[in-house]
Amino acid sequence: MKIETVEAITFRHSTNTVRDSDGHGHPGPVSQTTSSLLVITCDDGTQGRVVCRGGDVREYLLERFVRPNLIGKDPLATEKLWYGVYKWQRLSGGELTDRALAAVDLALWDLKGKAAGMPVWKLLGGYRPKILAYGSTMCGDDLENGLATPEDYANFADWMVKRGYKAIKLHGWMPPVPGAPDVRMDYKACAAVREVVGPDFPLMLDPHHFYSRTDVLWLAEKLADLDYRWMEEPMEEASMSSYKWLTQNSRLNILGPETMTGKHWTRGEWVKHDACDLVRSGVWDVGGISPAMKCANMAECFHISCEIHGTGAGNLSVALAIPNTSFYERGLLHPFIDYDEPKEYQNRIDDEMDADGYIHGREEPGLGQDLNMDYIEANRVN
Ligand SMILES: O=C(O)[C@H](O)[C@@H](O)[C@@H](O)C(=O)NO
Ligand SMILES: [Mg+2]
Repeated sequence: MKIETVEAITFRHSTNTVRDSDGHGHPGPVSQTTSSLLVITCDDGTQGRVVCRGGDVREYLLERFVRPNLIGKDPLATEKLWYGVYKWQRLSGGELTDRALAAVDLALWDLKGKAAGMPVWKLLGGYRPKILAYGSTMCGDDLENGLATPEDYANFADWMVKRGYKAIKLHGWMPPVPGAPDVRMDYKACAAVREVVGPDFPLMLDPHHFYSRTDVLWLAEKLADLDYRWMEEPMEEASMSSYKWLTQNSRLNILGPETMTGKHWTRGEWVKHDACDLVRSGVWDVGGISPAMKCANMAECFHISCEIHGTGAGNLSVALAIPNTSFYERGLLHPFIDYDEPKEYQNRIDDEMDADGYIHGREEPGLGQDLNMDYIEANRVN
């Protein structure tokens, strides 16, 4: 079995999410956007595929960095192939991103699952056949009946509980929303949600911002009083010493790093330096399933939970496979968006959730994406 072709199909589809001037997602008018499907095909016809963001797998990147390392090779040698592409990052001038590396790795794992006739989550270890999700809200906004007030967050939390969620994470208000960022605004939303869900319901906050240490400590202590499970990314994660300081001075569990580069190496450093109480890893942040599993296995050695960042089949596969994690992140959610509605290019969303808040690992071979290939081919733009 040898890899014969590597190609990216870029296709048009609708979206009802818009990005504000700081890059945060919010509900918005339906518009057209593009995504890409990376397809790795072998000489026996076996294919590995993964949907990724449109710019992640540009033709230039495939031609210069991916095909030279994959064509003609054994597709099952995922570790060898990952290193073959990864080493080019050092001299790629930042063009070969962790997201591009992740797309290659996920497509290879999809292919490996199909070759083995097994779902990837089982290939990786299959620790659990289902996992509880937490509802991860969008950032706050100034939309009437959206997420504009603490009461809006509380009302949405009430809806999420009734939908079946057994945990909730808030993203607070960020600029350009007037008055944001403000730890006291964050706290009011968190207190309102605690009030409505009761004292024992797992709650978390992601204010992802650049607060001062003193502001963050104030917020952390208030959330500890409300028995929140964790807070993540309240400061720039490049300042690991700030997180070491926060972790040492706060009663609240601190989770990270989410967006820091450096893959499993960086997360190993955060654990070595006691800069977090829980480790964060997402396949699109660390360069794929292969390094995400290394993050989780490293954390396990120190009895540390590895909370998986982000949604989708790749992150779900890792979350189902490992013992040391709490929930799957499902979102981002908003009162104005029906998250359960498949996108035009999906027959089913990757992470259907039952009424009890569980997401079940699928039994089909591969990553577990259920794609409408007729739609993708009919709306191809390259
Ligand atoms: O902009 C985004 O997509 C969100 O901030 C994303 O990173 C969110 O999923 C997050 O921070 N989760 O922890
Ligand atoms: Mg986050």
